[in-house]
Amino acid sequence: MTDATSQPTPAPTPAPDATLAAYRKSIDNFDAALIHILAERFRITQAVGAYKAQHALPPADPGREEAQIARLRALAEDAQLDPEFSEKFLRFIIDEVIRHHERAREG
Ligand SMILES: O=C(O)C(=O)C[C@]1(C(=O)O)C=C[C@@H](O)C=C1
Repeated sequence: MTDATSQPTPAPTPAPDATLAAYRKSIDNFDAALIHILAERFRITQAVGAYKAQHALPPADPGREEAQIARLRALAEDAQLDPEFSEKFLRFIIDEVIRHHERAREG
């Protein structure tokens, strides 16, 4: 029963699930590794952006991107990872890098 003064019943706390907790621990480790790997990639592309700005090179190189995407799609297929997803993921990262390069060029 509810009335004007009663609080909504809180959702029951699920029983601790050791199996799910172990999977999640592993996921957390992978996510941490992914962040470190991405940070390292962006550290390198920051240097590339500075180099390109210094040498008046264009921020984007579509030919290089095409080769990267073809390579990554093949790697994804080999690893049984969705190549469409892999391409979108790389595209997302490269687009961000190009934005950084453009900012570096503007000074
Ligand atoms: O290789 C370059 O020229 C880069 O600037 C790096 C990078 C990348 O993030 O991999 C980014 C932009 C280019 O269009 C191609 C590749």
